[in-house]
Amino acid sequence: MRFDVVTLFPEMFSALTQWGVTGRACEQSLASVHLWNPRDFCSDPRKTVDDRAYGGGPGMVMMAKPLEDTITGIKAAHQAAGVKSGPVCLLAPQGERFSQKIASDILNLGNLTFVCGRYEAVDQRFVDRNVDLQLSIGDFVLSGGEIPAMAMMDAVIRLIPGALGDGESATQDSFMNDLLDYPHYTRPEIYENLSVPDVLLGGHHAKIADWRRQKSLELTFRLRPDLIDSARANGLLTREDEQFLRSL
Ligand SMILES: Nc1nonc1C(=O)N[C@H]1C[C@@H]1c1ccc(S(N)(=O)=O)cc1
Repeated sequence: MRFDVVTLFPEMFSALTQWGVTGRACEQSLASVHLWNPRDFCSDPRKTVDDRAYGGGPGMVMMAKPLEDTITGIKAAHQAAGVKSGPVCLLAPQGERFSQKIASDILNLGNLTFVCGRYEAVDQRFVDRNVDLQLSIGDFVLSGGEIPAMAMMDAVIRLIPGALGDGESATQDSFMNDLLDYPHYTRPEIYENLSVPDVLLGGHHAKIADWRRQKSLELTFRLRPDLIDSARANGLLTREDEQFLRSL
């Protein structure tokens, strides 16, 4: 999976490429992150990337030309590397809400270019000419698209076979089967007078699997009933699941 990222703050992405699961995935070349700073594509000596908004109003707007010249540079690099250019994605509150399904779709694309806005907004003419889709991590306004981009890249990288190591599979993650994750426990067996559910100590794998499934169903039923409806609609609930849900 190749990510290209347009950002005024490339150093921020060390949080993704230097640490943990995502850092190891990059080190093992399971994923690559190519950072592109629009300032490097400015033709003026002051490397101007923003200017005041026509019509007045607060804040500055990112200019179209440095951003578009950056996209041109990315596509030239793709051609030189024999990479099929994927979509150009702008991070913004008005974008489609990101989800585990979209993470899986992005992985299947093999390449995606993220454009991380800063300031108040991005010149609409850049958006109209270059942006294929807009994605959001939620209905709130951040100072830049970098954190949303890293969140999305993290979710995608976890899905790459081999990224999680020791045979652990991302399919155990919440939302991978449309349900919330079951509760987890580790040593010590007694913590602050609180014990671990007996079934998890018994070593009976089928009973443990049943317990975990029922806990996922119960948590999802109580915290995100909408996910129960979508799991049902997607045919992901068994007869046993439905019987257990009726008992809640
Ligand atoms: N939420 C998000 N999910 O992904 N990106 C998100 C985000 O907040 N990005 C902000 C930098 C960009 C932005 C876009 C639009 C406006 S504006 N002019 O509409 O106020 C303000 C800030």
